[in-house]
Amino acid sequence: MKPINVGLLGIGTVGGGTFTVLKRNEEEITRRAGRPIRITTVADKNLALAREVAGDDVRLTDDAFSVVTDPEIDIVIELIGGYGVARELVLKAIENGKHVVTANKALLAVHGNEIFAAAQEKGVMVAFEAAVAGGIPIIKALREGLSANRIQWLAGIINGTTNFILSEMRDRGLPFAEVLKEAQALGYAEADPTFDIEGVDAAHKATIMSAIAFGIPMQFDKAHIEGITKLESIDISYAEQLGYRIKLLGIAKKRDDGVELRVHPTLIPEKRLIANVEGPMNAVLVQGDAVGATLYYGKGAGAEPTASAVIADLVDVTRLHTADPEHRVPHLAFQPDQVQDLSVLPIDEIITSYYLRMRVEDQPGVLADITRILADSDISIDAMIQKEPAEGESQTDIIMLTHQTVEKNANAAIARIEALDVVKGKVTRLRLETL
Ligand SMILES: NC(=O)C1=CN([C@@H]2O[C@H](COP(=O)(O)OP(=O)(O)OC[C@H]3O[C@@H](n4cnc5c(N)ncnc54)[C@H](O)[C@@H]3O)[C@@H](O)[C@H]2O)C=CC1
Ligand SMILES: N[C@@H](CC=O)C(=O)O
Ligand code: NA
Repeated sequence: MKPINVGLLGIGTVGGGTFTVLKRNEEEITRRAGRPIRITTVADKNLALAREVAGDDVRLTDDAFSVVTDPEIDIVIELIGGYGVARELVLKAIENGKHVVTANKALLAVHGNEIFAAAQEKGVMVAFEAAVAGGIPIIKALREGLSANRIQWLAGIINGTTNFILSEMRDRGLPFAEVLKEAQALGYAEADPTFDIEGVDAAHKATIMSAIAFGIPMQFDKAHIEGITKLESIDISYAEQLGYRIKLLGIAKKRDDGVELRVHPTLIPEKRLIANVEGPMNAVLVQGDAVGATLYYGKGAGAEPTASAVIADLVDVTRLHTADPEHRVPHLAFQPDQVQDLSVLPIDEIITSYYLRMRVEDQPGVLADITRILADSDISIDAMIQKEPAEGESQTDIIMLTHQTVEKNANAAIARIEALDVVKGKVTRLRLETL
């Protein structure tokens, strides 16, 4: 059996995991793929690291461009990350007729339309299971397992770093910065961890999932993105008192008038399975019209879980690389000429429920004023807590959960509430999904 030759670009956390797992499980992987999959060349700008991980049996280079133009290489694995050199390398590999496997969600969310068009044109595959929810086979599920369905929405905990931070802060009372450092040491965080904590990484992944779930182009630039840095622990605690957990969710919903694509801290009823996903684990809930709700759970980050997805793609590409391109699964699930121009809706137009926390003077009529404003805006209240003022204080907190409304309607009502003399400062507003 002639081996298929692979060039690995980047042998850091995921590249190292890929090299190790491929070697360890070589025999089983060959039995599945039908022929041996051999990493023959490793390119990393840190040659000492490459030598330490890969040894001397493979060709080592610090020039990744020499790999993507090498006629001996059949598949290029891009595990460098980022939008810059990674884009050039992937496009160059495609131009040279190589299939590409990548874990780079940033690259695909931002430049995916260009990359998949180039791959289509050249008749090569670009596989990206590792780019969303690490080891969970969510791309396979959306693209193949659910292909009978009209997918209505999906919602996921798709960033391990932030879920780890939220869990550790809640369970061990540790400060944000300390837990972030731990996530970095464990290899979960992006090279630039602001991508994790500000929700950008989750938005990259939600963008990719929205494209393959709904048959639309990548529209990362229109995604609404909020991270966890402004989340206050008092809201985590009030949410718990009301029976909810707060998670950073990536949400994509298909509507007749467009698509909601958003990442933000979200209250979820604590009884939902997804509300109990802790630590660096990921979970994606997908609602299809025929199958109903399906939930995918597992490790979304880390060396070997992510390598598991990279190698599954290597096996797929090895099995299919001699097939006629028309007989392969389309990159973005839908046939390329069937992609629809359905736009992402502005955040003002989304429909969701809200958690509102406001500081008020503890005096008669306050609650009536607030509920009147909400009623005027057709916003009904689902639950409420009014705290007793602390000893010697004249102000207290009111927390309300609303039913669904259009965001611009909620914002207008909040502005009127903030204008009341008895309401002090800004109203804290978080979105809530019952899922
Ligand atoms: N770490 C994780 O858990 C996951 C990471 N990913 C993605 O996988 C990719 C790789 O991530 P990690 O392995 O965590 O990163 P990393 O920083 O551990 O590894 C990147 C490697 O690329 C090398 N490199 C950088 N620039 C280079 C260049 N110009 N030429 C050659 N080598 C170069 C670095 O020396 C390093 O060894 C990223 O796109 C990331 O978003 C995806 C899922 C999970
Ligand atoms: N930084 C990411 C890594 C996986 O994609 C995360 O924390 O989930
Ligand atoms: Na995956």
